[in-house]
Amino acid sequence: MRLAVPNKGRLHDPTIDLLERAGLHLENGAARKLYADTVDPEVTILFARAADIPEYVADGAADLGITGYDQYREADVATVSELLDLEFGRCRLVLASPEDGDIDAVEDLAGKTVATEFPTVTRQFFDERGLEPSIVEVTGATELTPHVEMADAIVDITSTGTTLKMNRLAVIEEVLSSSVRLFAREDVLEEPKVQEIRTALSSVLAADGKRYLMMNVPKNRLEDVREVIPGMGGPTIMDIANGGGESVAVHAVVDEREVFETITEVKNTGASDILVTEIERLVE
Ligand SMILES: Nc1ncnc2c1ncn2[C@@H]1O[C@H](COP(=O)(O)OP(=O)(O)OP(=O)(O)O)[C@@H](O)[C@H]1O
Ligand SMILES: O=P(O)(O)OC[C@H]1O[C@H](OP(=O)(O)OP(=O)(O)O)[C@H](O)[C@@H]1O
Ligand SMILES: [Mg+2]
Repeated sequence: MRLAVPNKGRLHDPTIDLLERAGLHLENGAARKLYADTVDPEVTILFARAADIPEYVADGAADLGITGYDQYREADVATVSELLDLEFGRCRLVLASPEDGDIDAVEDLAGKTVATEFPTVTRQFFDERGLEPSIVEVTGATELTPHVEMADAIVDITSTGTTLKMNRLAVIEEVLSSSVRLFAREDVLEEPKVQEIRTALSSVLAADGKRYLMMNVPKNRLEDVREVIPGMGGPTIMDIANGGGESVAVHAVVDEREVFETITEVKNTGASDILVTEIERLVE
């Protein structure tokens, strides 16, 4: 199995970090190398440009890919499907025009020019509105084009909005909303290894924001403790060796935001020796 991941840019580091946390450690990789082995002899990592990854997967150069949903939509590859939302690299593709200009609505772009790195998505967007502005394809610094009379508006990525603001551009409408996802070619979807990779990545996401709580609880207070522990499928209760039979150990997965309150509550119900730990992965 070959998994294509971004070779540079803002998606590279978080992607590698996620693979590591999922236990798919990279081996024999070096800077500027095109591929790396992993601890799993059946899985090789291929480094490619974020924009090329859907095409690599469609062509069979790779079987799986990790890249932005925006790139997937732009590549328009019918044989590749989405397996999992990896919940980072969140951004929006927006239609924007100069703040002080006379283009304020999608309809104002009839007969005008739109510059973008995403011509396919842009054309689809205007098709749905029954409009056919000319589309100028650029490969970066799209925000500049309305100020040098290259275009009347742009379709570009935004997240914090800083770049648009700096260039005195205002959003007219959202074209699509994106995040980084795991993709695979349809003919490998049923392969056990593909499902294994999906499960490993999803277990990291499931553990995010969760904490593991451990405590000792007198047996006669168990019901009270059980009532104040929120979350996932209730606590695990275990006998303590040499515990004299008076107390039991209670383990539970709790949302990070609920830890503070939960500790106060279980303490009030008689729990002691409370431990809170991080969770690396949570396979459901
Ligand atoms: N400002 C942003 N905030 C969040 N995600 C973003 C942002 N800009 C881009 N992305 C996401 O990252 C993807 C790749 O963008 P990035 O800028 O890292 O690579 P690139 O510009 O294509 O790389 P290259 O250096 O190879 O040209 C985008 O397709 C999008 O999904
Ligand atoms: O809303 P903001 O937070 O300002 O982000 C938007 C900017 O981020 C991306 O550029 P990037 O930083 O990736 O630079 P690039 O043009 O070199 O790809 C995108 O092309 C925008 O220009
Ligand atoms: Mg970029």
